[in-house]
Amino acid sequence: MSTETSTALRVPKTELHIHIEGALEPELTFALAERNGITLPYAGVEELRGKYEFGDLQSFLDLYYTGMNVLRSAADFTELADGYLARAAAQGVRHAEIFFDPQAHTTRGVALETVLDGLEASLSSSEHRFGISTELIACFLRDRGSEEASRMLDELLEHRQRIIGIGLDSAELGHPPGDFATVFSRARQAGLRLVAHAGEEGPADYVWQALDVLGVERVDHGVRALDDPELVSRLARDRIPLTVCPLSNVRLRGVANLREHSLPRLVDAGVLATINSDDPSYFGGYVGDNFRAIERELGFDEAALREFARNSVEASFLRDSRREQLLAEIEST
Ligand SMILES: Nc1ncnc2[nH]cnc12
Ligand SMILES: [Zn+2]
Repeated sequence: MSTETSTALRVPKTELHIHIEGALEPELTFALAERNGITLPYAGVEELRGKYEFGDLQSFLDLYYTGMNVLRSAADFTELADGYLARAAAQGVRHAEIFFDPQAHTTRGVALETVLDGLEASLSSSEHRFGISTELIACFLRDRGSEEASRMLDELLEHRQRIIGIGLDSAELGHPPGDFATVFSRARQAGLRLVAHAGEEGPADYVWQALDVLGVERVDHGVRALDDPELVSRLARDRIPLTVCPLSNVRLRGVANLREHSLPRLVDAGVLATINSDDPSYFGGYVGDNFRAIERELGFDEAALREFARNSVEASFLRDSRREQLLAEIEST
């Protein structure tokens, strides 16, 4: 193993773009299906894994929403989060701001409280057990529209102290951020932090809307911003972070292969880019694997990997003392 490779795995990481439902590994899918009396249409783990070939975002989402149907009880969510934390810890993660999709559960009869109770049962002791501090960000499913998002926000506000912010995800094309202006404005008034997926498959204009209509503090993905030089200048000037997910972009065919990824051009333009896993079980790797992939395929060296790790601390919603602690750890690793 080269020194660079070990840095990719060892450098202390802050992960800002991870969907907990996307950390559902096929082994756990089968275990939970058995526990919950659900028959899966696959002979076994390998057959399910073999389905993880995607043509675009929607083909992934179809499998992602079907897969999470095995999550029923609070204990299921606890096991899901425990599995993520164990694998993330092995790849150097020290802080994670974790997305979950409340509507993907409530619309199939699993209560928001069950989801939150289950996740919290794991996350509340993650710093002690895994050395990973965590926060939760609830994402609205943009393809289900703003009225349902607004009702979900009402429900989330009953649990205001259990989440740090809100996000926007799911099928992007045809569902511009601007549709969610009122929901995001209400969330801001409640003191929630704001992020949104934009510019993953959708155009640069969706990134502008995320910034200027929703007022987000970070843009999730945002790689299509490169189509618009003025937007790139704005992101760089205002140090608006992008949570880039390299392996995800390749697996969802946003880019033909990693060597053609826009990450080096974004970095050269001065954009605050961070490296993340998105849906690690589905896209062939956790965040350390993403670090390793950009090192190998894009030639980012050890200093650049450390810079990405520092960028994520800067882009996080961490309190100052933990921020300083993580920055010191990055320097001394
Ligand atoms: N990459 C992604 N884009 C949009 N919505 C998602 N939900 C889970 N992963 C997603
Ligand atoms: Zn995502």
